[in-house]
Amino acid sequence: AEKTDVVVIGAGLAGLNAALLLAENGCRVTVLEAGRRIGGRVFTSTEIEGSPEHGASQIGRSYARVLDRCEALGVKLAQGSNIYDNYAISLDGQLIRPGQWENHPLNKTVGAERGVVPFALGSYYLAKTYPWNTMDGWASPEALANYDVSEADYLRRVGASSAAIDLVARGYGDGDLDAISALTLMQEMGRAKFEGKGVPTSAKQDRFQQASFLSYRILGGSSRLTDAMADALKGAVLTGKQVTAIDMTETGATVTCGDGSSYKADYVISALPFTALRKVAVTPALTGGQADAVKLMPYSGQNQVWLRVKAPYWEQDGIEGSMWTDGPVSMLRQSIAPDGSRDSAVAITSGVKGDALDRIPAKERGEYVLSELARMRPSTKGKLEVLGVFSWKLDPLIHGCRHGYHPGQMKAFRPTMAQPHARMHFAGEHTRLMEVGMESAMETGERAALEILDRI
Ligand SMILES: Cc1cc2nc3c(=O)[nH]c(=O)nc-3n(C[C@H](O)[C@H](O)[C@H](O)COP(=O)(O)OP(=O)(O)OC[C@H]3O[C@@H](n4cnc5c(N)ncnc54)[C@H](O)[C@@H]3O)c2cc1C
Repeated sequence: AEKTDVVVIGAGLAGLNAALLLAENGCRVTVLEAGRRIGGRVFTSTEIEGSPEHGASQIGRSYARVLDRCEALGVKLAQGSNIYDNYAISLDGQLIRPGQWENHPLNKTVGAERGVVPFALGSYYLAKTYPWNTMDGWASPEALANYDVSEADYLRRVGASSAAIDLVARGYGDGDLDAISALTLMQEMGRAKFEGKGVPTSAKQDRFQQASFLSYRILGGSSRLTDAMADALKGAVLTGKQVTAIDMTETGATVTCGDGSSYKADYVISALPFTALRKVAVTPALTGGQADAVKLMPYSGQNQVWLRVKAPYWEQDGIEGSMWTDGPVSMLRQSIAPDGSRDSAVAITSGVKGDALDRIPAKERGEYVLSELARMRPSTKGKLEVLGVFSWKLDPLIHGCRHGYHPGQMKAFRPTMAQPHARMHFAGEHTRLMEVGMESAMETGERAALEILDRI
């Protein structure tokens, strides 16, 4: 077996950033990636016309690590597409303009809630009641002790009406707010509240508008960044290496791949989502809350149907092109390019509704989604064409789009799940503390690299 100082498992942003930092600090590093493609959840499609982004696309203005790497590697940025335009509402089979919502007969919410569109209600309550004045307050012992309750319980606690809670549940696409820890959502909110500071918001704005501080995108697609990071590692990234076992002793670690090859190192970084790590045999075995986290942490999916807009259906019915729905498709999202063109859209579905779509064979899924969109919004009939489909739950290596916690799991998992275990360290967006999205993956790669540099 080849020997290096550190083997990093997984060539997503977290693994690549860890490997680059270690290499920049004089370590010999090998990165093992199961797929033939670099980047994980950074994935610019090469199959679908227009090269849409299956994963990360929007880069926040405060993503210091991402922006820094882009600059250092010559990866060019451009202004992000606008995905935050107003969303129409399709509820109980009726099509409603966001401006009509407050006084609409289907709006059964009460008091100040009435002015908040259904898909913004969850974040409206979270932003209003976020109990801490720090970004990582959600991770404090006090938070773990008192707030690791279901989102439904939390919303009741802060006075949301049952009609509002029902709408929030429909918005998540899985309908089960009892299964989501409120702290999962507060983790996002902690960051968003501070990132959005200074941007005036009002309850009349939807979630997307409230978060619509300007963003960047990568010219040529997000994969340009992860490809450039891998290139900078000069041959240290090996693809087609699906890790199946990590064996550690007092003096070193051996990492074995499905193709029979093995790699020796002093230390190992797992930059795998827990959905993937749970399939790897680790010796000595993980224990306690850490073992439970790897085995049980839930990941939600996301189903995408990419569409060409053949004619402006929004001009026919005079309603916003994007639409939130309580039907079998979570949302129709139109992205408005910086030049104002609106010729593509994506139907995105998450939660159990996404799982239901996953069960429809890929060839039929797109047409099914088109027929459901036409039922909810007749003006789309004949004006949309399927370009391709993709599902993160069906991705054979990642098995999901993002991690979450059931009530009680944050308390059980957080204290130990990212702690070093023997010679193994943990990175990946699920182990993040302060950041969100791509920046969170970078943050965790940095932490794991620094932990190892401290030990050498
Ligand atoms: C639909 C979607 C939209 C998003 N949009 C945005 C956005 O607009 N802005 C933003 O900032 N963030 C966004 N994100 C979040 C961002 O993409 C992630 O936070 C980040 O890419 C996660 O990186 P990671 O390195 O933690 O994990 P991953 O990217 O999942 O990397 C894990 C890697 O491990 C590999 N692997 C799995 N099993 C094995 C094995 N046994 N052996 C070796 N390798 C293995 C995988 O193939 C993968 O390459 C989005 C994510 C999704 C899914």
